[in-house]
Amino acid sequence: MRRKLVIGNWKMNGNRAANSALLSGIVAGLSDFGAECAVCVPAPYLAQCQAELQGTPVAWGGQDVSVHASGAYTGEVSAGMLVDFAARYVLCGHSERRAYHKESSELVAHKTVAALAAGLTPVVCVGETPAQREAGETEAAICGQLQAVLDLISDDDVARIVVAYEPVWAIGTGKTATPQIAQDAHSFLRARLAQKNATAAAGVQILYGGSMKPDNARELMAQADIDGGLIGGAALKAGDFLGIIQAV
Ligand SMILES: O=C(CO)COP(=O)(O)O
Repeated sequence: MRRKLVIGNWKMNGNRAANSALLSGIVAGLSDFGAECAVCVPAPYLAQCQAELQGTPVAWGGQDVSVHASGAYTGEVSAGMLVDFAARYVLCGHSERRAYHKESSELVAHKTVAALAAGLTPVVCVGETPAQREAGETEAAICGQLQAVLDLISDDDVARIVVAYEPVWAIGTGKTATPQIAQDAHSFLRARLAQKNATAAAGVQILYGGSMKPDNARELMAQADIDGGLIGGAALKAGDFLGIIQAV
């Protein structure tokens, strides 16, 4: 039985005061909803998360990770540094990094390996662009993105990743994938995972991301292969984020 997981991706938002208010609002509103929950924050705020979330049910993580362990890589953050601040998760290959930083699926796969090697749980993000969807290339696109990761990790490590399906056309647009569109993509991704490790694939949490809100979360998360959400805009308000966790 897979537990539901709701992760807030703050993207490049926040400041110390606003973060404190948001984190304490989330912690205060959480009761025993039965879902796992985490926030992925800009690297400078990992220390704040560690200070303010330690001992609460809310985990934290980074939004990106270097493939390198250390050295002359100005601006990069290593997996070891994330671990140093007790991060549990790291996003790998978010569509904004693929688009604005030209991250290839091969690079994302190496980042996933670096995260696993440090003991982090990589959240491998995949999703088709609007043009790919219109061209009927959704499955080819997300299959290629996932396969690059599966080619590089061991069979056993399939059990240690989280996958997030985030159709690019649904991110920050208010256009949510219908539960059926999302379910189809999720079951397709799980089948690909199963080709590498069938037992592990049954346990992998596959999150949906893209304009998830309290009022559409319940229907999405009721789908057989949707195991939670990766939330952008709605993760910046405690009430909305809690509303999504409650929908589980
Ligand atoms: O990109 C996302 C989460 O990683 C989704 O963002 P929105 O929830 O703002 O659409």
